[in-house]
Amino acid sequence: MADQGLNFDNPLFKQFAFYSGVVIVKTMSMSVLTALNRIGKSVYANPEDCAIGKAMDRNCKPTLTDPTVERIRRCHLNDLENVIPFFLIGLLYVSSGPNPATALMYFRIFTGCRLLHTVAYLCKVPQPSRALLFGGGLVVSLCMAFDVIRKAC
Ligand SMILES: N[C@@H](CCC(=O)N[C@@H](CS)C(=O)NCC(=O)O)C(=O)O
Repeated sequence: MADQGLNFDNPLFKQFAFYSGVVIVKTMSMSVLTALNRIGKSVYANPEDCAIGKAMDRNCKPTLTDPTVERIRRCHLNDLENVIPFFLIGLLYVSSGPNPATALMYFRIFTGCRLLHTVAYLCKVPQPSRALLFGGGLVVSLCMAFDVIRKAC
């Protein structure tokens, strides 16, 4: 029987770790992108943040409505809504002994969908591109979840 452990001796867990790492780093990069845009545009959320920025821009006022920053934040939130469930259900899925080829296909589809979802969101690609990419990732997570639930019954 194949190793189903959550360690790198299990080839499937190693692949899951790789793709999870990619989407988690992608998600974390949204914080950096938000910060860079806040600094670049002097768009700070809190008065105390603005005070730091005033060294560079004396017209800085706290604002929660900058379109670029808010778009990045929505993209970040959408990542959190999708990547965290993928990671949690993925751990259960890998330990349930799935078909390795199917599992690898799921990991790749999810990662591809999430990377392209970000491109579509930030580059304002017309719908339904973003909806389809969101849907692709969601379907993958649901397939893994149903498989886990079925096997655990
Ligand atoms: N929390 C999401 C749930 C639905 C969803 O994730 N929709 C995708 C495809 S339209 C999306 O990119 N939503 C934009 C967003 O979450 O900001 C929302 O409010 O839209």
